[in-house]
Amino acid sequence: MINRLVIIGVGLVGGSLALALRQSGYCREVIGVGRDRSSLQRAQALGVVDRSELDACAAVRGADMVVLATPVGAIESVCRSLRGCLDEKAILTDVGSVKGAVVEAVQAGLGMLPARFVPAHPIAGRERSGVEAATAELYQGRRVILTPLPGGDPEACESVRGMWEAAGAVVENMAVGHHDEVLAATSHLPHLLAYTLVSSLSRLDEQEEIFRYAAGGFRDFTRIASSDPVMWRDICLHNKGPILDMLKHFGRDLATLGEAIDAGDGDRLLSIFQRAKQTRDRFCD
Ligand SMILES: NC(=O)c1ccc[n+]([C@@H]2O[C@H](COP(=O)([O-])OP(=O)(O)OC[C@H]3O[C@@H](n4cnc5c(N)ncnc54)[C@H](O)[C@@H]3O)[C@@H](O)[C@H]2O)c1
Ligand SMILES: O=C(O)C(=O)C[C@]1(C(=O)O)C=C[C@@H](O)C=C1
Repeated sequence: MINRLVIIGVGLVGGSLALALRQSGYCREVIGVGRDRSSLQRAQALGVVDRSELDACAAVRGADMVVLATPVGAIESVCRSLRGCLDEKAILTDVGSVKGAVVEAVQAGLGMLPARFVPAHPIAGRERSGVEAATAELYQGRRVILTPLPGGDPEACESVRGMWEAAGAVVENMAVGHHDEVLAATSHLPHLLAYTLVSSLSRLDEQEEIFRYAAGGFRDFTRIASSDPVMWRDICLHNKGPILDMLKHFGRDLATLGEAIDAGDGDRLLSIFQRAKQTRDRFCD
């Protein structure tokens, strides 16, 4: 059980966690922290938080769990505003899509890495953002990755695990660097491809006509290009190495595909498409 939960950044991810924990009765009180009064009032009106605060330092006093749920690029400045404010027993965690850079940002912002900081990443979301998009069911049956740090407090880790399980998630542990490589492949690369495809088509002269005839395939492939641009800018800037590696790998395969089409090499095309179909059919329902 959590007595006082503080969510800094009450948007899709933080708001959904708050809703799930309130619904399951896992926490007594949820305090939302944000930059503007009106969106915090909306969060309160929607029943996502019990009360809200603009001052992060005042909000975390007396909290037993503090969740950083802003875009990754805001974490260092948020932590700077938390210097000297967290109770000794408070557990600090986050939901960022990148882990190495978040650990560095927390350390830089707070001036130290608290033993009770447990980095976390729910592998669940959607292309809409803001508190209006939050739902209590978002994490039901979905994975959450914890990347506990060497020397971190195991009890804090268990508490963060318990919190996510209460929200309906299945929790796994991973090393920070490995997390960033895996997610660059399965989450970051697909978002960049979807964004680039739509951006590239939108610059064609015939874009009005092209988009009029875009149907199911285009919709399925590009849903995630409607995701929040600030969040994805921050992910690119904070997971540079693994993302560039994946882009290079993908670029080579895209060039190979072009060569096979140019050469009329049907066998090569068939083998690429068969391997892709078998792989997707095996891993996705
Ligand atoms: N959207 C997804 O699918 C998804 C999934 C998993 C993890 N994440 C991660 O979760 C985090 C939040 O993403 P989201 O989709 O909920 O975004 P969101 O835009 O819905 O919510 C972010 C909230 O943070 C607030 N915020 C921004 N800067 C702030 C600051 N300096 N101080 C206080 N509040 C601030 C915004 O006003 C907003 O309310 C990101 O780090 C993202 O990488 C997103
Ligand atoms: O379903 C979506 O819309 C998502 O993009 C969610 C998604 C992903 O699966 O890539 C996006 C970013 C996250 O950090 C975790 C999950």
